Amino acid sequence: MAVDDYEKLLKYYDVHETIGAGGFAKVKLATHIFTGEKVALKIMNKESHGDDLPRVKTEIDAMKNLSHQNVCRLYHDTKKIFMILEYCPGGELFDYIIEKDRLTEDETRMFFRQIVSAVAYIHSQDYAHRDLKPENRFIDGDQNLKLIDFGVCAKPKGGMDYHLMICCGNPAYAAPELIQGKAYIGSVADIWSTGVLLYALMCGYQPFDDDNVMLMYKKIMRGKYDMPQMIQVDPKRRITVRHLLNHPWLMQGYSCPVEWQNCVTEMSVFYKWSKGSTLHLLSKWDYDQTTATYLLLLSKKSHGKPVRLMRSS
Ligand SMILES: COc1cc(O)cc(Nc2ccc(C(=O)Nc3ccc4c(c3)C[NH2+]CC4)cc2)c1
Repeated sequence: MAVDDYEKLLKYYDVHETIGAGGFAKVKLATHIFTGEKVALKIMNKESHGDDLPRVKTEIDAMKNLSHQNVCRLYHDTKKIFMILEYCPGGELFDYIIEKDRLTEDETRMFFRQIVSAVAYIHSQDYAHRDLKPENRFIDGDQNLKLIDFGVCAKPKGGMDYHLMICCGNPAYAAPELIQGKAYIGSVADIWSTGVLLYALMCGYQPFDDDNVMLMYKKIMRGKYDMPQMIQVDPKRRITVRHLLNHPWLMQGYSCPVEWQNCVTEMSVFYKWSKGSTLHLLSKWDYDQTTATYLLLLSKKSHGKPVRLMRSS
């Protein structure tokens, strides 16, 4: 019963004011009593819980498999009504853009590298987000972007090349193949949305906005604009996130491609271990060189340094 769960939560969290509200839920600021750390408490609306919305389960299952510096962390879930999430005091990226009217090219690039990092990471874990838009990016206390709301994400059983059918997300950011009701590849549709997001970051408005949805669809299908790589109407010719990582525009002013791996992935690639073996070895906490490498990588990440291992210094 929700009341018992709430009572239980109050043993571990002090709950404060509401800091966000959406269709299915509202978000309150809370403090984790034992650590004193601020967190975000997401409370599902009773109605949506009543329907036992699959999106809640989809989201919680996804969040438990995702750990990345640009993906909002799930800390605690009480089986579908409450989620304790990472606190993002910078608020929505959407509000940040509106406040600043539009971003400079350098600031856009700094944010966009983090956006591409999160998308590359979730795709590497076989997840497609399917609702990428500025409202789903929050800024934390260190100007890092955090991707939120995995309620309509997909982890196709057949792998990332598997075609999806369900049409979801905000039409202004939806790929042409999606709004045409065609079977589509989730990760390819995510790239389109990321391209629209880049446009909105740079210009301060959406490329295909129109109060009349049908006119918006016509604009989306027209396909005549000067950045053919991400908002490319033909999904087969659309750039992949792998090619975005070291795209010249993203590399301008930076010495390395976009880092997208998290510490575990970086270690498994470096040591040539499988992800399972890496997780098994780390879970032993032998305080050997493996533990040291992992903890020092975590420390690098927390200080905003590249999550990267090298053979010789
Ligand atoms: C996976 O992470 C998720 C998943 C999800 O379904 C929803 C969220 N939602 C969040 C929404 C907001 C915040 C948040 O921290 N918002 C926040 C915090 C402080 C302040 C504001 C917003 C805005 N005014 C200034 C102070 C965190 C998660 C995450």
